Amino acid sequence: NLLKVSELGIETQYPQELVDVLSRINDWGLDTFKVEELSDQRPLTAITYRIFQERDLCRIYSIDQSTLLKYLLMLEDHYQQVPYHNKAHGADVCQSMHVLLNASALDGVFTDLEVMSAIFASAVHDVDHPGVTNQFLINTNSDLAIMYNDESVLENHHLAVAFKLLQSQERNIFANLTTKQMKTLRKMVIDMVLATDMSKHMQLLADLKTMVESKKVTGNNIIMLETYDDRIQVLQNMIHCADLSNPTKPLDIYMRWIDRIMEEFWRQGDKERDLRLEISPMCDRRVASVEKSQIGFIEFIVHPLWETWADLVYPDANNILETLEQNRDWYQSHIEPENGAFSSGSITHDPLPNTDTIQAANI
Ligand SMILES: COc1ccc(C2=NN(C3CCN(C(=O)CN4C(=O)CC(C)(C)CC4=O)CC3)C(=O)[C@@H]3CC=CC[C@H]23)cc1OC
Ligand SMILES: [Mg+2]
Ligand SMILES: [Zn+2]
Repeated sequence: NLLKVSELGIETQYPQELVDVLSRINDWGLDTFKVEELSDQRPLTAITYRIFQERDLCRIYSIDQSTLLKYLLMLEDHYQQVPYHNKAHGADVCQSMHVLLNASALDGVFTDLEVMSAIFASAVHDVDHPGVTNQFLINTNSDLAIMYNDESVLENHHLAVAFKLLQSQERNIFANLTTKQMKTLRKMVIDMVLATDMSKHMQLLADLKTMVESKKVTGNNIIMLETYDDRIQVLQNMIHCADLSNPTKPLDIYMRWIDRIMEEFWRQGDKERDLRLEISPMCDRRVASVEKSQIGFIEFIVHPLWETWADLVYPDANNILETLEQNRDWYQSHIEPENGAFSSGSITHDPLPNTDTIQAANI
């Protein structure tokens, strides 16, 4: 149905359904999996192209639509077919960032160039991810770890691939930016993608808490960010929040991300077992407790970050925080009993064992 190609950017047998799903581009909880299915496995191109249209970025930066499509399709093809860190995750983080940028507490705060940088950084932030962690790459003396001297190995690689793909004139979406604009965009994109390295999490959160304590707002509650350091710190926390947004999405969508990340972790654990390496946390499929891992992930990492973000942009992220807490409570109340034997007395039984109880006991 060629009519839709120009509007959607990609060919699809389901143009109307895809247009309908993408009409939720500004909503938290857009179904990235549905876009993946309806876009003929092109979620990153479909979503990012739609966001560029929504924000009029092609007009603002004189980006030729066919150049944008060529870059996005090439970028999407450079995401590896791994269970979680694939093109669907890239699309999801990009769309989540797009929604976070629309917080009314940030109204008019960021320049077009900062917005362009944030959308681009999110779309590229995990490109060519091999489906294993930095620690694994370091422990196995991988070429990537040697290349980047064990420092933010994956994140440096994602950036190098993303900018390399821009080097061909037919894919250079930033061809019409001034030299100064390109310099600034490149610095901000590097700073944002490097901030998605989980080893930076504690420092990023500490700095965000300090900013919240000393928050300066205008008359109508809009955050004031005077220095580059303040501005980039907020953008870094935004991409980090978007990267850690799975537990804040509707439960059915959240569960599908869990299935993907656990399969990716378990495959790494399988490799570690074969290599006689210590199996990383949550990576041993033989002793997994998915519910406990999610509760720990939310308690230690996701909730502290989102609680602080929600303070900064109060009350714009209240619904997101609410969903996160509902999802956490759901997992708290659905902790699977230890595999096999019942732990004595710790499980309350319905008068007649229902099917869950029977399954849980592996009867
Ligand atoms: C949907 O569920 C998940 C989605 C993404 C991730 C990622 N995890 N990590 C690391 C986060 C820190 N980490 C931990 O082990 C932290 N942690 C827990 O998560 C639970 C625990 C084992 C009980 C205690 C604990 O210390 C290692 C994994 C990444 O680096 C990935 C890449 C970038 C962002 C997040 C992503 C995890 C998910 O569920 C666990
Ligand atoms: Mg990453
Ligand atoms: Zn990511």
